[in-house]
Amino acid sequence: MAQEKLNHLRTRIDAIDDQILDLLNQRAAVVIEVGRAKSGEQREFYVPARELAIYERLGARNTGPFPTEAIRRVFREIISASLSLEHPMKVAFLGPQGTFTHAAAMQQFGFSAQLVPQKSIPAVFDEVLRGRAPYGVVPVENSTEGVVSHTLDMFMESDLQISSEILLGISHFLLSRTGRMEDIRKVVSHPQPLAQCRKWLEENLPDVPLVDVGSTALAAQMVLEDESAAAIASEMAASLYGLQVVKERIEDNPNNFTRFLVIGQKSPERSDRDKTSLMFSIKDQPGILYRMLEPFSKRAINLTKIESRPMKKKAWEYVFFLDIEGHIDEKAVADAIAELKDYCQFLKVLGSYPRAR
Ligand SMILES: O=C(O)C(=O)C[C@]1(C(=O)O)C=C[C@@H](O)C=C1
Repeated sequence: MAQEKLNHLRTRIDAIDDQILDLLNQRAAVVIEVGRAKSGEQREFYVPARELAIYERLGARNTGPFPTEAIRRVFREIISASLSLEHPMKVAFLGPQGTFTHAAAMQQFGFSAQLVPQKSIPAVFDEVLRGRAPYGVVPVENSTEGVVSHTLDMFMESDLQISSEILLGISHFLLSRTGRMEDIRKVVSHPQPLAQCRKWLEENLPDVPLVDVGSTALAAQMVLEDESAAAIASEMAASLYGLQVVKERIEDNPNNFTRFLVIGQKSPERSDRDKTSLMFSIKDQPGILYRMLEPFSKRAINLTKIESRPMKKKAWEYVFFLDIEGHIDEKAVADAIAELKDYCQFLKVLGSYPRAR
């Protein structure tokens, strides 16, 4: 009897799956039309604001029991596959495979995109600049460790624009070949994850030396050849490299996020929730720091980040990185930036793009 009931329910599931498949193909046919319309007008195929709007609309519409958190993942793959029908999507990212940047690129572009690992942040910029990949993904700041200075420095040299941002919750895993704590004689990782797990390492592996390497994925690769070493890396690295998990989620602060930027040739069109990133250097005068923020405060434009970096070429001169709410195509934003420009030696708009939610 139970088997009969099960068979009946499975028949119903098959019928529903058939409908889902038909609908996926109907959707794909419409997306192909969208792609044709876009290529006639030289428009960007990748539209991050539209993707976010789809996830939000469906998330709000869902009444269950299908879990709302899963909607984004399912539609991420539907959109990823759809986008590949419009245009093959190639994305350069800071590799090797299994880095957090890889996970961020995956979260944003899905399995149908061709993700190509690069050796360094400048190499990601170079791939995009030369048009070998239309987009690149680089880390820009971490909620506990601060900015990734290599990425900010690259914007000083490059004219590429920001297309979107990705927020990724970061969890660190201790990985090794044996999966046994007692085998560990050294811990290898990138300096940032080592710093983010400092307390856990002091309490659990107090006498074990820590070794800095270029990336968490590189650490995972090294550990493959040394049974006495453990790597701090992503969960994705464990499965990619076939390592055992010694301990999961060892970060000191469970609210650890990294922000990544998608870079491309141009920024997307205006949406209803954009931000704009700028960089500039100012002429040194009394009260200048106060005055440079005035164009924004008097127009009630919200500042979401301000960061300064020394100019490479001149000692004691600084370049500022500013994130504000709004799109460069909005009059108030454009006017505020034009006013700020008067105080600046140089000013560059790095892009307007949808805010990650
Ligand atoms: O609406 C578009 O512009 C599309 O290209 C379609 C679509 C989708 O599958 O819904 C695909 C890729 C874009 O990044 C956004 C949305």
